[in-house]
Amino acid sequence: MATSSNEELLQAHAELWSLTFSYLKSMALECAIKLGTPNAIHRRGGAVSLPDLLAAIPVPESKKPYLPRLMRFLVASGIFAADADGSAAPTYRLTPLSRLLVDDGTAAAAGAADLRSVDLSPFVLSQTNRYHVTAATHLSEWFESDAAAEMPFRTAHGADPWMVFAHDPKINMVFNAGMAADTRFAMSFVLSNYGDAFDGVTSLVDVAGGTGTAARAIANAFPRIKCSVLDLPNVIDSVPADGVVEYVAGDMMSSIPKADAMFLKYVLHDWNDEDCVRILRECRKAILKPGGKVIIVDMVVGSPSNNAAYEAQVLFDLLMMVITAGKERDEREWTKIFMDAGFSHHKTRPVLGSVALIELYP
Ligand SMILES: C[S@@+](CC[C@H](N)C(=O)[O-])C[C@H]1O[C@@H](n2cnc3c(N)ncnc32)[C@H](O)[C@@H]1O
Ligand SMILES: O=c1cc(-c2ccc(O)cc2)oc2c(O)c(O)ccc12
Repeated sequence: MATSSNEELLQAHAELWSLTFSYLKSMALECAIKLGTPNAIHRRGGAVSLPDLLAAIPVPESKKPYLPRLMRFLVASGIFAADADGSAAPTYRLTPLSRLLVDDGTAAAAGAADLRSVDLSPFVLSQTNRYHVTAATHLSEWFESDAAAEMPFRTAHGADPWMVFAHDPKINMVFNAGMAADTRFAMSFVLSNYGDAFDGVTSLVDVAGGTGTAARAIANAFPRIKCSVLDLPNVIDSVPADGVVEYVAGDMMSSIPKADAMFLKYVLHDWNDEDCVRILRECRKAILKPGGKVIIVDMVVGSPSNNAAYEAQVLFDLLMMVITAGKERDEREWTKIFMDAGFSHHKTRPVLGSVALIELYP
């Protein structure tokens, strides 16, 4: 009994340390990406000795002695693997996780065609940017305050992310590149597994579609579909015409261009229930013909397959609390919103983790 409580105490202490230092995990991952480590290993055939890695990574001589310590942590977290012979000069290898961080030059060209060619390192960098991290450090201050600020991001920066990013072109680029990478990953799954959701659709509006990554993927997969992207003027003004989709500046709260299908990806999770109902009513009004629908790609909080998936799900909801006024919803909460917006029925299918594809019918 005494041994067991000692074991429990030691385990609890180790877990507490791990949690306490968790912010270093994000920063070490960011550092590995910024130093180009996954690409350096990939370019050398997926395995690299320490001397070769030291030669490949752009750090001055004075910092090279520190690299094995960074790598040791990254191996301990499963980001890379290392030969377990305990030698002073290990060989580092990619793992399935770090394979997701490799830019082999095919990601953008592959469009939404191939899940394995998607590089998610821009997504990581979009989430470890200083605005997001600083916002998270304001969480307790935000909880303790009765002020009207809607989220810690605003407590920290005095404005919501879209305003802040609009005034910082460098971070705007980092954030947009990250969201585009995430979109390519999700859309490659949707288009290769659930292409039937677009059967019979000849025109589609990507509502609040950002810089149009999803709409371009749909237009490339289904050239018969005339795709448009609706977003705020400051977003649309920054997107160069591409001849593939049409870009329309506007406000989804007041008017949405008409089409067979409305597509909303990671839009509704930014808004409270009342605003979601308002947006979906506008979508319903914009559906051109009988048989038209709204297609939603968003998180459905549900029964995750394992602990890591559950933690990712609730972390994502925390992110929404820190950065936006939105939330992640379960099937029951979604159903209420759909009914309040006047839709008759819907069909939900899983995409990646807790992300789902929802088809919504008037
Ligand atoms: C989280 S992003 C999602 C972008 C895109 N759907 C995606 O999956 O990457 C939310 C988008 O909503 C846009 N947005 C916010 N308010 C809007 C409004 N009233 N009308 C149209 N777009 C809006 C933002 O500019 C931003 O591009
Ligand atoms: O910083 C974010 C990140 C997301 C996000 C991340 C991963 C996904 O698979 C989907 C979305 O969404 C955001 C968002 O909707 C927002 O309004 C601000 C920031 C972020």
